[in-house]
Amino acid sequence: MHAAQVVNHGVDGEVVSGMLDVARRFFDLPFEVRKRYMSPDVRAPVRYGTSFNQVNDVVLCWRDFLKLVCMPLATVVPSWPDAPVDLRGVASAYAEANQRVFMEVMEATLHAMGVSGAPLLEDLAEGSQIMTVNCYPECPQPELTLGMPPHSDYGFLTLVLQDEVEGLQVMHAGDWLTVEPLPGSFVVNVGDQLEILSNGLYRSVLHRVRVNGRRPRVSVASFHSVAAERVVGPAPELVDERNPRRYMDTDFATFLADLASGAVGNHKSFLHSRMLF
Ligand SMILES: O=C(O)CCC(=O)C(=O)O
Ligand SMILES: [Fe+2]
Repeated sequence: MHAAQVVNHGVDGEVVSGMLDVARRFFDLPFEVRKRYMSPDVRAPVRYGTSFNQVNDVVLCWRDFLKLVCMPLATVVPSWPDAPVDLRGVASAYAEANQRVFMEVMEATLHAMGVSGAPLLEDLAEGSQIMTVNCYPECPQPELTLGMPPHSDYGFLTLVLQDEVEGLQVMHAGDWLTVEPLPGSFVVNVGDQLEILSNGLYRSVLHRVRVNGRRPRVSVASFHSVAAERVVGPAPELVDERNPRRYMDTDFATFLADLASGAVGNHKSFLHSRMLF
Protein backbone atom coordinates (compact mmCIF):
# COMPACT_ATOMS: atom_id res chain seq x y z
CA MET A 1 0.00 0.00 0.00
CA HIS A 2 1.56 3.28 -1.09
CA ALA A 3 -1.28 5.70 -0.44
CA ALA A 4 -4.04 5.65 2.17
CA GLN A 5 -6.64 7.88 3.78
CA VAL A 6 -6.73 8.42 7.55
CA VAL A 7 -10.11 9.31 8.96
CA ASN A 8 -10.06 8.93 12.76
CA HIS A 9 -6.88 10.91 13.28
CA GLY A 10 -7.96 12.72 16.43
CA VAL A 11 -7.37 16.21 15.05
CA ASP A 12 -10.04 18.71 16.03
CA GLY A 13 -12.47 19.25 13.13
CA GLU A 14 -12.19 23.00 13.60
CA VAL A 15 -8.44 22.95 13.10
CA VAL A 16 -8.94 21.15 9.79
CA SER A 17 -11.89 23.17 8.48
CA GLY A 18 -10.26 26.38 9.74
CA MET A 19 -7.16 25.62 7.69
CA LEU A 20 -9.14 25.23 4.44
CA ASP A 21 -11.10 28.37 5.27
CA VAL A 22 -8.03 30.55 5.88
CA ALA A 23 -6.43 29.10 2.75
CA ARG A 24 -9.40 30.23 0.64
CA ARG A 25 -9.27 33.68 2.19
CA PHE A 26 -5.54 33.98 1.46
CA PHE A 27 -6.09 33.26 -2.25
CA ASP A 28 -8.97 35.76 -2.27
CA LEU A 29 -6.62 38.57 -1.20
CA PRO A 30 -5.69 41.09 -3.88
CA PHE A 31 -2.74 39.96 -5.99
CA GLU A 32 -0.80 43.02 -4.74
CA VAL A 33 -0.82 41.50 -1.23
CA ARG A 34 -0.09 37.89 -2.28
CA LYS A 35 2.76 38.89 -4.54
CA ARG A 36 4.80 40.24 -1.61
CA TYR A 37 5.62 36.60 -0.88
CA MET A 38 6.86 35.69 -4.34
CA SER A 39 10.44 34.47 -4.40
CA PRO A 40 12.52 32.53 -6.91
CA ASP A 41 14.42 30.91 -3.99
CA VAL A 42 13.07 27.37 -3.37
CA ARG A 43 14.60 27.52 0.13
CA ALA A 44 12.70 30.65 1.27
CA PRO A 45 10.62 30.07 4.48
CA VAL A 46 7.57 31.52 2.77
CA ARG A 47 6.97 31.48 -0.95
CA TYR A 48 3.93 32.32 -3.04
CA GLY A 49 3.89 31.29 -6.65
CA THR A 50 2.17 29.88 -9.68
CA SER A 51 2.61 26.53 -11.38
CA PHE A 52 5.39 24.27 -10.00
CA ASN A 53 8.35 26.58 -10.25
CA GLN A 54 7.39 29.51 -12.44
CA VAL A 55 11.04 30.38 -13.05
CA ASN A 56 11.79 27.05 -14.76
CA ASP A 57 8.54 25.54 -15.96
CA VAL A 58 8.17 25.45 -19.71
CA VAL A 59 4.47 24.62 -19.48
CA LEU A 60 2.70 26.29 -16.55
CA CYS A 61 0.32 24.34 -14.31
CA TRP A 62 -3.13 25.61 -13.39
CA ARG A 63 -2.19 26.26 -9.78
CA ASP A 64 -1.30 28.95 -7.25
CA PHE A 65 0.48 27.95 -4.07
CA LEU A 66 1.69 29.29 -0.76
CA LYS A 67 4.57 27.32 0.69
CA LEU A 68 5.24 27.64 4.40
CA VAL A 69 8.28 26.14 6.13
CA CYS A 70 6.90 24.88 9.49
CA MET A 71 9.93 23.91 11.57
CA PRO A 72 11.11 25.15 13.96
CA LEU A 73 7.64 26.62 14.28
CA ALA A 74 8.35 29.49 16.70
CA THR A 75 11.23 30.70 14.51
CA VAL A 76 9.44 30.62 11.17
CA VAL A 77 5.91 31.81 12.01
CA PRO A 78 6.91 35.52 12.15
CA SER A 79 7.92 35.33 8.48
CA TRP A 80 4.55 33.85 7.40
CA PRO A 81 1.95 36.20 5.83
CA ASP A 82 0.21 38.52 8.31
CA ALA A 83 -2.92 38.55 6.14
CA PRO A 84 -5.51 37.19 6.65
CA VAL A 85 -4.90 38.20 10.28
CA ASP A 86 -5.62 34.72 11.63
CA LEU A 87 -3.40 32.85 9.11
CA ARG A 88 -0.43 32.47 11.45
CA GLY A 89 -2.52 31.14 14.34
CA VAL A 90 -4.66 28.78 12.27
CA ALA A 91 -1.79 27.42 10.15
CA SER A 92 0.52 26.88 13.13
CA ALA A 93 -2.18 24.93 15.05
CA TYR A 94 -2.71 22.89 11.88
CA ALA A 95 1.03 22.25 11.46
CA GLU A 96 1.36 21.05 15.06
CA ALA A 97 -1.62 18.71 14.74
CA ASN A 98 -0.33 17.43 11.39
CA GLN A 99 3.06 16.66 12.92
CA ARG A 100 1.41 14.54 15.62
CA VAL A 101 -0.55 12.49 13.06
CA PHE A 102 2.57 12.06 10.93
CA MET A 103 4.60 10.77 13.90
CA GLU A 104 1.91 8.23 14.78
CA VAL A 105 1.61 6.93 11.22
CA MET A 106 5.41 6.82 10.86
CA GLU A 107 5.85 4.92 14.09
CA ALA A 108 3.31 2.32 12.95
CA THR A 109 4.98 2.10 9.52
CA LEU A 110 8.44 1.46 10.99
CA HIS A 111 6.96 -1.14 13.31
CA ALA A 112 5.26 -2.89 10.38
CA MET A 113 8.59 -3.02 8.49
CA GLY A 114 10.46 -4.39 11.50
CA VAL A 115 12.76 -1.38 11.62
CA SER A 116 13.94 -0.31 15.06
CA GLY A 117 13.16 3.33 14.52
CA ALA A 118 13.89 5.17 17.78
CA PRO A 119 16.78 7.33 16.47
CA LEU A 120 14.96 7.96 13.19
CA LEU A 121 11.77 8.97 15.01
CA GLU A 122 13.83 11.45 17.03
CA ASP A 123 15.27 12.88 13.81
CA LEU A 124 11.79 13.14 12.34
CA ALA A 125 10.40 14.83 15.45
CA GLU A 126 13.12 17.47 15.08
CA GLY A 127 13.02 17.28 11.29
CA SER A 128 11.36 19.20 8.51
CA GLN A 129 7.73 19.94 7.81
CA ILE A 130 6.81 22.01 4.78
CA MET A 131 3.20 22.95 4.11
CA THR A 132 2.03 23.79 0.62
CA VAL A 133 -1.36 25.43 0.39
CA ASN A 134 -2.67 24.94 -3.14
CA CYS A 135 -5.42 26.69 -5.05
CA TYR A 136 -6.45 25.36 -8.46
CA PRO A 137 -8.76 27.95 -10.02
CA GLU A 138 -11.67 26.71 -12.11
CA CYS A 139 -10.47 26.13 -15.62
CA PRO A 140 -12.50 26.76 -18.79
CA GLN A 141 -10.85 23.83 -20.59
CA PRO A 142 -9.88 21.37 -17.85
CA GLU A 143 -8.94 18.58 -20.27
CA LEU A 144 -6.14 20.69 -21.75
CA THR A 145 -4.10 21.23 -18.60
CA LEU A 146 -3.24 19.84 -15.17
CA GLY A 147 -3.14 21.39 -11.71
CA MET A 148 0.04 19.43 -11.09
CA PRO A 149 1.94 17.12 -13.42
CA PRO A 150 2.66 13.49 -12.45
CA HIS A 151 5.26 13.48 -9.65
CA SER A 152 6.20 11.79 -6.40
CA ASP A 153 6.90 13.75 -3.21
CA TYR A 154 10.39 13.86 -1.78
CA GLY A 155 10.01 13.22 1.97
CA PHE A 156 8.86 10.30 4.08
CA LEU A 157 5.12 10.89 4.08
CA THR A 158 2.88 13.65 2.77
CA LEU A 159 -0.46 14.28 4.47
CA VAL A 160 -2.91 15.94 2.08
CA LEU A 161 -6.07 17.70 3.13
CA GLN A 162 -8.45 18.22 0.21
CA ASP A 163 -11.66 20.25 0.14
CA GLU A 164 -14.80 18.66 -1.32
CA VAL A 165 -13.74 19.15 -4.97
CA GLU A 166 -12.12 16.12 -6.67
CA GLY A 167 -8.79 16.50 -8.41
CA LEU A 168 -6.08 14.35 -6.82
CA GLN A 169 -5.31 11.14 -8.72
CA VAL A 170 -2.86 8.38 -7.84
CA MET A 171 -1.33 5.88 -10.25
CA HIS A 172 -2.34 2.34 -9.44
CA ALA A 173 -1.65 -0.67 -11.66
CA GLY A 174 -1.28 1.55 -14.72
CA ASP A 175 -4.44 3.61 -14.17
CA TRP A 176 -5.11 7.02 -12.65
CA LEU A 177 -7.48 6.62 -9.70
CA THR A 178 -9.30 9.67 -8.34
CA VAL A 179 -8.92 9.97 -4.56
CA GLU A 180 -12.44 10.64 -3.35
CA PRO A 181 -12.54 13.64 -1.02
CA LEU A 182 -13.63 12.43 2.45
CA PRO A 183 -14.38 15.50 4.59
CA GLY A 184 -11.86 15.96 7.38
CA SER A 185 -9.59 13.09 6.30
CA PHE A 186 -5.92 13.10 5.39
CA VAL A 187 -4.60 11.37 2.29
CA VAL A 188 -1.26 9.80 3.23
CA ASN A 189 1.19 9.49 0.33
CA VAL A 190 4.47 7.59 0.54
CA GLY A 191 7.41 9.79 -0.50
CA ASP A 192 10.80 9.01 -2.06
CA GLN A 193 12.70 8.95 1.25
CA LEU A 194 10.43 6.26 2.70
CA GLU A 195 10.94 4.23 -0.48
CA ILE A 196 14.70 4.57 0.06
CA LEU A 197 14.57 3.80 3.80
CA SER A 198 12.38 0.74 3.17
CA ASN A 199 14.75 -0.43 0.41
CA GLY A 200 11.79 -0.54 -1.96
CA LEU A 201 9.29 -2.26 0.34
CA TYR A 202 7.15 0.86 0.13
CA ARG A 203 7.03 2.70 -3.20
CA SER A 204 6.56 6.44 -3.44
CA VAL A 205 3.24 7.12 -5.08
CA LEU A 206 3.04 8.78 -8.47
CA HIS A 207 0.24 11.33 -8.37
CA ARG A 208 -1.15 14.29 -10.29
CA VAL A 209 -3.91 16.87 -9.94
CA ARG A 210 -6.70 17.44 -12.46
CA VAL A 211 -8.49 20.76 -12.59
CA ASN A 212 -12.19 21.34 -12.44
CA GLY A 213 -14.26 23.14 -15.07
CA ARG A 214 -16.76 24.63 -12.65
CA ARG A 215 -15.18 25.10 -9.23
CA PRO A 216 -11.85 26.11 -7.77
CA ARG A 217 -10.19 23.51 -5.54
CA VAL A 218 -8.11 24.08 -2.40
CA SER A 219 -5.74 21.52 -0.84
CA VAL A 220 -3.05 21.58 1.83
CA ALA A 221 -0.11 19.20 1.46
CA SER A 222 2.20 18.73 4.47
CA PHE A 223 5.57 17.20 3.58
CA HIS A 224 7.39 15.49 6.44
CA SER A 225 11.06 14.65 6.40
CA VAL A 226 14.27 14.68 8.40
CA ALA A 227 16.38 17.85 8.66
CA ALA A 228 18.13 18.96 5.48
CA GLU A 229 21.60 17.81 6.51
CA ARG A 230 20.48 14.31 7.55
CA VAL A 231 21.38 11.50 5.17
CA VAL A 232 18.81 8.77 4.48
CA GLY A 233 19.65 5.31 3.17
CA PRO A 234 18.06 1.85 3.30
CA ALA A 235 17.51 0.59 6.88
CA PRO A 236 20.19 -2.03 7.74
CA GLU A 237 17.43 -4.44 8.88
CA LEU A 238 16.09 -4.51 5.30
CA VAL A 239 19.37 -5.19 3.48
CA ASP A 240 20.92 -8.66 3.26
CA GLU A 241 22.26 -11.06 0.64
CA ARG A 242 18.81 -11.80 -0.71
CA ASN A 243 17.76 -8.16 -0.60
CA PRO A 244 20.72 -6.08 -1.72
CA ARG A 245 20.76 -2.34 -1.22
CA ARG A 246 18.73 -0.77 -4.03
CA TYR A 247 19.28 2.95 -3.40
CA MET A 248 22.10 5.40 -2.78
CA ASP A 249 22.07 7.50 0.37
CA THR A 250 20.58 10.91 -0.17
CA ASP A 251 19.88 14.17 1.61
CA PHE A 252 17.58 17.14 1.28
CA ALA A 253 20.30 19.41 -0.07
CA THR A 254 20.78 17.11 -3.09
CA PHE A 255 17.04 17.09 -3.69
CA LEU A 256 16.78 20.88 -3.41
CA ALA A 257 19.60 21.28 -5.91
CA ASP A 258 17.59 19.09 -8.29
CA LEU A 259 14.45 21.08 -7.58
CA ALA A 260 16.22 24.37 -8.29
CA SER A 261 17.54 22.93 -11.56
CA GLY A 262 13.98 22.17 -12.64
CA ALA A 263 14.49 18.39 -12.86
CA VAL A 264 11.88 17.62 -10.20
CA GLY A 265 8.17 17.58 -10.93
CA ASN A 266 8.61 15.10 -13.71
CA HIS A 267 7.43 11.64 -12.75
CA LYS A 268 9.87 10.01 -10.33
CA SER A 269 13.02 11.44 -11.88
CA PHE A 270 14.75 12.33 -8.62
CA LEU A 271 14.18 8.92 -7.07
CA HIS A 272 15.35 7.20 -10.24
CA SER A 273 18.60 9.16 -10.00
CA ARG A 274 19.16 7.55 -6.56
CA MET A 275 18.53 3.95 -7.69
CA LEU A 276 21.43 1.54 -7.91
CA PHE A 277 19.71 -0.91 -10.23
O1 LIG B 1 -3.61 19.10 -4.46
C1 LIG B 1 -3.41 17.94 -4.11
O2 LIG B 1 -4.33 17.19 -3.79
C2 LIG B 1 -2.02 17.36 -4.05
C3 LIG B 1 -0.93 18.36 -4.16
C4 LIG B 1 0.43 17.74 -4.31
O3 LIG B 1 0.59 16.65 -4.80
C5 LIG B 1 1.63 18.46 -3.87
O4 LIG B 1 1.50 19.63 -3.40
O5 LIG B 1 2.73 17.87 -3.96
FE1 LIG C 1 2.59 15.88 -4.46
